Amino acid sequence: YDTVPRDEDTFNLRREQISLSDTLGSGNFGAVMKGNYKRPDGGIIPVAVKTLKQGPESAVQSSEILKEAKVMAGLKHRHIVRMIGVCKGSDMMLVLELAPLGPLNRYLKDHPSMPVQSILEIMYQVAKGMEYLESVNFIHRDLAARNVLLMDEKFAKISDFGMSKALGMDNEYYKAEAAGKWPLKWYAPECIYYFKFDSKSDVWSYGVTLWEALSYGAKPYKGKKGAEILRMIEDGDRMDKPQQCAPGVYNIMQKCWIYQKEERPTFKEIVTLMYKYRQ
Ligand SMILES: CS(=O)(=O)c1ccc(Nc2nc(N[C@H]3CCCC[C@@H]3N)nc3cc[nH]c(=O)c23)cc1
Repeated sequence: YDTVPRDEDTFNLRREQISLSDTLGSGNFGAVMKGNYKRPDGGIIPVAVKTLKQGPESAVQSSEILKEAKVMAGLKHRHIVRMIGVCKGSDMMLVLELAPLGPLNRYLKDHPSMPVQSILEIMYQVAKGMEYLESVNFIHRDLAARNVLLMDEKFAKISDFGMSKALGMDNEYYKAEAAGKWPLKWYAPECIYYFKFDSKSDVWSYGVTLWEALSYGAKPYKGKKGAEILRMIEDGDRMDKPQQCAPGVYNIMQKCWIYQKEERPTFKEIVTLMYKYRQ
């Protein structure tokens, strides 16, 4: 189990503990940089740092980063990216575990000869990570191949918890007030129509992520607009089986895309279904 020391000031890392190097990617509120973190015990570990884009709304964004940090602080699982801590100051930084090979969709586009078996192992691990989230009543709300990160070709972790929510013990779903900048192609019908999110809507996103993975990073619903996709889903049509995808695995995708969320499998059931296909 990979442990990161939970030194008491997780939410107050000192700026001098962090050195930044090149940019890894850009999120919806800023950049993700590669860097090094100097631990209190003197050890140096490579990290990914989510920084805030400077700007008028950076006050809002720092609360976004703090929200994401509070969610991640409570999550401890092998297949979920670990949070090292937060560095407050002129620019807020969220310091995260580095996944050196980066986002799955980009990696598969660059490595078309990656064995299907390795992809299935990765997607099995993603199902395990999501099973954990389901068990602690968290919803991700942005599960997609771009947010599955690779430690190496056979070790994946789920990242980007900026949109995730902890479901209280009483309410069994999260109700958004209004639609935001949403990844509609990964969203289940009940999210789009009623703004209702629970683990079964994450299951729908898992199906799209599985399709992306077995399509080696291809974009889902290529060239289709939102309205056209909704009509397709309403008519009972779904994306085709990716060429490299075994019929049994396509069957799992189709189960994730059942219109009535009660009929979709839980992640616990998906783990069992995926277990047969991993190497
Ligand atoms: C192969 S590469 O050199 O292009 C490369 C790209 C990204 C990464 N790493 C990460 N990227 C990202 N990218 C975000 C950027 C915004 C779009 C969604 C991505 N998940 N978020 C995180 C978060 C925690 N830890 C990470 O390592 C990390 C590593 C290598």
